[in-house]
Amino acid sequence: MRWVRDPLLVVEGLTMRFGGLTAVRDLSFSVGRGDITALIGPNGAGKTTVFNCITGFYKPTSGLMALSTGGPVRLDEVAALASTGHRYKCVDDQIGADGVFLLERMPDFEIARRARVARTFQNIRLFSGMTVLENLIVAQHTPLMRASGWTIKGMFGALQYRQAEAAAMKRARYWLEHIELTHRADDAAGSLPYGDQRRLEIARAMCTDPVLLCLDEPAAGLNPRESLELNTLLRTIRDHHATSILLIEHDMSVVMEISDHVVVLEYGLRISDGTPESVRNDPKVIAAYLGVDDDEVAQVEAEVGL
Ligand SMILES: Nc1ncnc2c1ncn2[C@@H]1O[C@H](COP(=O)(O)OP(=O)(O)OP(=O)(O)O)[C@@H](O)[C@H]1O
Repeated sequence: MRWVRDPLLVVEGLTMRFGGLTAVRDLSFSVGRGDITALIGPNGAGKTTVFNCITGFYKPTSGLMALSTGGPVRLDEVAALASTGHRYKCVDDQIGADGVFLLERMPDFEIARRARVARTFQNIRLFSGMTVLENLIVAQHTPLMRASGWTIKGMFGALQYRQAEAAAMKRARYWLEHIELTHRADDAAGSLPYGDQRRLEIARAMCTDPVLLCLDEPAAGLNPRESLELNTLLRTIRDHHATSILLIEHDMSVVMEISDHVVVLEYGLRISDGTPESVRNDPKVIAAYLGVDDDEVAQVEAEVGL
C-alpha cells in the first residue's frame, strides 16, 4: 500500500465551508507516489471541492495538504515547516526543485509551478482555435519564457532559448505520439472528436511535467472504445512517468479497472478508503450508492459485479 508506505500527498482534517454548507468535513486521506487514486462518491459528495482545494482554486476553511516531491511526506517535517510560517521548503530555491509544499498556504499558480500539480476540468478547456501541437507548446510557456529571459534572449535567439524551444517541441511530439494524434498535429484542437480532445487535455497537462495529475471525470461522455484508450493512457502515465494520478470518476468500470486506491466520500465525509476490491464490498459504499436513483443503483451494481 504505497499510500501508507510512500505518500506523495497527505490531506489531514480538510474542511471547506460555503456559508452554512459544509461541502467537505474533516477529510483525511493520502495519495501514494506512483498510484492511480480515485475519489468517488454520489453527486454533491464534495469531490470537486477537494480538487479545488488541492489545486488552490479554493482556500480551505481548515486542514492541511502536504505534498513532498523528494520522498514520502513526513508529518514531523511538515509540522516543523508549518511552524516556520513558510509555504514550502525546497532543496534549492529553483522552480521545479524537490521539496515539501503546504498547498493550503500556496496560491494556485505556485501550486502548479512549484509543487507541480496539474489538473483538468469536468468540461474541456482546450484552446479550441489553436492547433493540437500549439496547445501542447503553450502548456510549456513558463519554462520557455524563463529561458527567453522574459523576451530579450528569445528575441536574439540565444542558445539557452533555442535549447528550451527544442526541448518543448520534443516533449510535445512525445505526447502527441502517446495519444496517437501526430497526424492531427496541425488541425484545430476544437475539430477533434470528443475522446481525442479529452486525451489532448491530459497530454497538455503532462507537458508541464507534473508530479501529481488531477483529473476531474476524465471518462465523462466517452464511448466504450474511447474509455479503453483513456485507460491505456492513464496506465502509461502511471507505469512510465514519475507522475501520480488523482481522479474523480463516476464510471465504476474505469475506477475498478485502473485504480490502485479508492477513497469514497459521501456528504463531505470519507466513508471508505482502500483497494478497489475492499471498497466495492464495503457495505457503507453500497449503501451510499443505493441511496441514489434506482436506475443508477442497477448500473452501479452491474458495473461492480454485484
Ligand atoms: N463555490 C461554491 N459555493 C457554494 N456551494 C458550493 C460551491 N462549490 C460546491 N458547492 C457545494 O458543495 C457541495 C459539494 O459539491 P461538489 O461539486 O464538490 O461535489 P461533487 O462530489 O464534485 O459532485 P458531482 O459529482 O455532482 O460533480 C454541493 O452541495 C455544492 O452545491
